[in-house]
Amino acid sequence: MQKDSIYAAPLGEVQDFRFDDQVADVFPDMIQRSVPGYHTIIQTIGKLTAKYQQPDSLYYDLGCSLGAATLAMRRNLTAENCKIISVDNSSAMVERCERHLQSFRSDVPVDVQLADIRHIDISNAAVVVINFTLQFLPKTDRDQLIQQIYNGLKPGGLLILSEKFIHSQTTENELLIDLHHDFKRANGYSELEVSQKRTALENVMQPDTLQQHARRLSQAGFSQQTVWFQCFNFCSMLAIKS
Ligand SMILES: Nc1ncnc2c1ncn2[C@@H]1O[C@H](C[S@+](CC[C@H]([NH3+])C(=O)[O-])CC(=O)[O-])[C@@H](O)[C@H]1O
Ligand SMILES: O=C(O)C(=O)Cc1ccccc1
Repeated sequence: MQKDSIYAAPLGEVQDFRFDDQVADVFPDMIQRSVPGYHTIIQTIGKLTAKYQQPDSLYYDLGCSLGAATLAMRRNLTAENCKIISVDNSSAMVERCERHLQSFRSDVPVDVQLADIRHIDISNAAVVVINFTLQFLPKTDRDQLIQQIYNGLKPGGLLILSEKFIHSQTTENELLIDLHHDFKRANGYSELEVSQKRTALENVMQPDTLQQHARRLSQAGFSQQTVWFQCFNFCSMLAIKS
């Protein structure tokens, strides 16, 4: 695995974060050292897919990157006539994702699409995963995407939504962010790497509060929802369409 040292040296001007070739090459190392609980979340996406699978259905991985969640879903699907649709708008990610998926054997078909998740058709879905991707959409586009997901789910369908979040109270928010930065330093990132990455993400990733997520899910129509994972300012929620 290639080590992420993108922000190790001082950069004169820190550019906005992009999912380009440089990021795609180090992405497994970057996400594992940056997102608390990432492995647990991926494993649990597999378990939840096994529980909520339905025959003759579609399974979506929105913002699939290298396909970690797609692989977890694919390993756990046993129902008849299932297909996974994995979507990302970064060509660097999609190229590597296709290669990565081909290196494991499976009978479950996967359609990897280079597209914007705001402009795809979502229908006949048993499970939709959006793992750390809604946070990169403009805030004004988030309600509509969650509504499209709700509309595209079958009755009994499951949405798994993982996000970095902000706490609505300043003290708690600062504490959670500090604990996350400690986590990154414990995983070998320097103070400079933490600080330059933070600057790079400032304009491109604007997290919501847990309350905003809960309201958005209810307004879309989800009758049941819970946060099933939280570590510091990272969480994963699930919502069920009745
Ligand atoms: N509008 C968009 N349309 C499609 N893709 C997008 C869009 N905006 C961003 N992306 C894509 O969303 C992904 C977000 S990473 C997901 C990790 C993965 N889910 C994982 O479980 O390993 C999360 C992170 O890096 O924090 C990137 O690959 C972007 O290209
Ligand atoms: O690194 C961070 O500080 C994050 O918030 C997580 C992350 C992980 C990978 C790409 C972008 C953001």
